[in-house]
Amino acid sequence: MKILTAAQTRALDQATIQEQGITSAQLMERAASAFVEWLSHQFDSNEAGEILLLCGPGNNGGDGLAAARLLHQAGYAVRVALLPAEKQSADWQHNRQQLPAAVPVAEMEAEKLPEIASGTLVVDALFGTGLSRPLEGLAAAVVRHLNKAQARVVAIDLPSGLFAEAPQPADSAVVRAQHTVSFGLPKLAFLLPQNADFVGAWHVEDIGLSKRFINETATPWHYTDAAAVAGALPPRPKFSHKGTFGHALLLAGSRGKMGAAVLAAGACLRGGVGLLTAHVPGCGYDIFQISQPEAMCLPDPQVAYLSKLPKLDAYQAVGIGPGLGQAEATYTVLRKLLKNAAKSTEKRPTPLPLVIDADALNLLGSHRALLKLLPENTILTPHPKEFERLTEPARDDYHRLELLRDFATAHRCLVVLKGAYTCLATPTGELHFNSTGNAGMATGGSGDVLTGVLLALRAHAQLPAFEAVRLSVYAHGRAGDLAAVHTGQAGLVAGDIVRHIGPALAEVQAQI
Ligand SMILES: NC(=O)C1=CN([C@@H]2O[C@H](COP(=O)(O)OP(=O)(O)OC[C@H]3O[C@@H](n4cnc5c(N)ncnc54)[C@H](O)[C@@H]3O)[C@@H](O)[C@H]2O)[C@H](O)CC1
Ligand SMILES: [K+]
Repeated sequence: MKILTAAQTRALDQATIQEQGITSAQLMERAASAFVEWLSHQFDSNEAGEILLLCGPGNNGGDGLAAARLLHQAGYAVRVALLPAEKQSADWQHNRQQLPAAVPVAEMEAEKLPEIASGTLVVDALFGTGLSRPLEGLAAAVVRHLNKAQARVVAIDLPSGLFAEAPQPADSAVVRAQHTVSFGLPKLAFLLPQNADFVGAWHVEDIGLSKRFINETATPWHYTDAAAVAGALPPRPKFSHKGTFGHALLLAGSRGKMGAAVLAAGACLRGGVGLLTAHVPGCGYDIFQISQPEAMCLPDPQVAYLSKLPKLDAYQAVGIGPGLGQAEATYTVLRKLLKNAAKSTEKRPTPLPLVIDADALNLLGSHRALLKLLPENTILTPHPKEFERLTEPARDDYHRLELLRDFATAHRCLVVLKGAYTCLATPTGELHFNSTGNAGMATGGSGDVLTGVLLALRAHAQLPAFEAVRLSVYAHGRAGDLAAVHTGQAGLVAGDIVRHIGPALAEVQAQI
């Protein structure tokens, strides 16, 4: 699913109006109906009590006025508070006229802000995508007044005061909503941790916006939902054998961190790899062989950490990092791996696919000269702290996205920035936000599991690099969601994610 800017969203509205031969008021009616439909599923008229709709002067306020009428007609008790302005939009005026006289309407004033008792259901329709500057004066006072009341707040389209795709000055007045109900496509602002307290849970309602316009509009931002990965994993042919799905090599583990190697290996096996060999330090040999009988194991001559790079000829993908430690000898292994993977051979004309995680990323961060050696389409899977070690501290979440995009394009690699809505940056500068996963996955070993899935799908001959990464990230999150059904979020451990990778991939395969 694409994510568009506020300006593109306005153009999308216009394209929809022209293409479908409807008026802008009719499009607003669709938006308001979709909103009211959502609200009435969430709260019946008893639960809702008297609903307060705060309406601004533009089309967001127009949505609010139309919603007030529809809610009143559906039997809800409503009252409207208007934000005074020099002029109102045409569709606002239309919906103001349509509002039944039985609905109480008041104009807000600085000295007379609406009373908002604790628990009141408030619909925030002050500003949406038309916001041109941070709120000030009366509008800011209303927002701060609302945020102080212990109200249940549902925002229409965007929490008022929040820009759809730009950072907010630190002390701006922005509505803190429990829910945000938007139309057609999600907004970039919804996906960033710094906005979580403003946006609350977000929902996107279909209002029949022009599919043609969306298809034709270019954007760097995408949202990976089930439809985006449907059919991405080819079915396993009847006459396949273990060679069909690739032989992967995992370089992982050090004394005290063998669990990371075991988890990554388990995930790689559940990810459908044909064969897996793990190269582990001497101390991890027994641990690994006993915990992963399906994998082969090469012990390193060093007991506590990795010091040697095995020959790479037999492998279709290599993963390095989980539990690795940062010994000097291990740094040498990483450097050699990058150099050898980049060399083309007769059997392999393109670089050997690599997945770089955890301590291998930290080694890259502390030896940045290595970044120049990254073969094209290498996958890096940093969390924000690891990413900072590769680049620089980000001013905010928006700046971090810029750094991410610049890094992926400069080094021609695929960077998976882990977090809620894990963001995959491609060498061409696209950003793909993942939709699956839950807070239970914020637990030790979860990243090692992702590395294992990535390794399996990168070794798969039929999956291009981008598809393999997008699908891995999606399936890893989905496996966490399936696991949490049984364990709850608090009880979720990384091994539970491993056990649900198979079902998550099967689900993707079943969707066409
Ligand atoms: N497809 C859709 O998404 C649809 C969206 N709809 C709704 O329309 C709004 C966008 O409406 P627009 O009129 O463009 O903007 P706003 O209502 O957000 O506000 C514009 C209004 O406010 C003034 N203004 C801007 N910034 C400030 C400020 N800081 N202080 C004071 N005043 C400000 C500006 O000058 C305008 O007068 C979208 O979010 C949806 O809710 C449609 O209903 C159709 C479908
Ligand atoms: K709003």
